[in-house]
Amino acid sequence: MQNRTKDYFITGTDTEIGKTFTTAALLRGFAAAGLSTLGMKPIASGAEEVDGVLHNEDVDSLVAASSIKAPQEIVVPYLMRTPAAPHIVAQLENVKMDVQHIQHCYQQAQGLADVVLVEGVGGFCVPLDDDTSTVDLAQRLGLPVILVVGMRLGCINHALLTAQAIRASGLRLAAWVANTVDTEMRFFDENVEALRQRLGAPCLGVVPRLAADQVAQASQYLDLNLLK
Ligand SMILES: Nc1ncnc2c1ncn2[C@@H]1O[C@H](COP(=O)(O)OP(=O)(O)OP(=O)(O)O)[C@@H](O)[C@H]1O
Ligand SMILES: C[C@H](N)[C@H](N)CCCCCC(=O)O
Ligand SMILES: [Mg+2]
Repeated sequence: MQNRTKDYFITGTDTEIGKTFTTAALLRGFAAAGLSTLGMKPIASGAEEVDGVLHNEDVDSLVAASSIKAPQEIVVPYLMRTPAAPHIVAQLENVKMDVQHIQHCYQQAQGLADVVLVEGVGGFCVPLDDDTSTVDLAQRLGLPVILVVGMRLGCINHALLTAQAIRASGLRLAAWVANTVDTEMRFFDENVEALRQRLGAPCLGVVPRLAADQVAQASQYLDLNLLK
């Protein structure tokens, strides 16, 4: 499908640093701009059965933040039970992940919404099996990448290495988001500034640590007009 300028692959400096949180905020931001939106989490490791249906927290959050409802097999082609590294879980649960299948699911998603955001799993380079990693997935989708930086000590190195890996894979780093992980981080603003100077892509915003009843408002900290 041609001329899709608002689909992105969302990666992060690590696991548990706010990729899902930011993806949900971006989905809400695009919806507020009048676009139909769909979030995908192609590989989810960690699910619990509720009333006979497997649920993963990331998927539930993205579904809640998407304006379009899509079949679960498109939103999350690989949903596994154990919360651990995907290649280990896949072996344990007898799953063979195929990035081409994920690409087909993404192509179907394109037909359903103006904007499709695809959340990765963990950081940018996570093995899927002996031969494949999430870098191959990102390359196959060919999407520009938004990097979520979990703001805590050590994030500068993680962010710069991730930006290097994104560019080395031939993909474009479209933007990044500073998401507050450590509310006590010393020199927070100086760390953000160091990243602004070095990442070579626009910062969509700095998201504070929000209270549980405020999370739906996270999109107000992001300027989607900076996306090109
Ligand atoms: N800015 C924030 N304010 C409040 N809560 C946040 C914020 N950022 C993240 N969280 C919370 O921190 C937890 C981890 O964030 P999230 O699930 O988005 O991480 P992730 O990078 O997607 O992790 P995974 O690698 O498992 O996909 C979640 O409970 C999320 O709601
Ligand atoms: C279970 C967790 N929340 C994520 N779904 C998986 C994170 C995988 C990280 C793999 C690694 O880089 O070591
Ligand atoms: Mg997540």
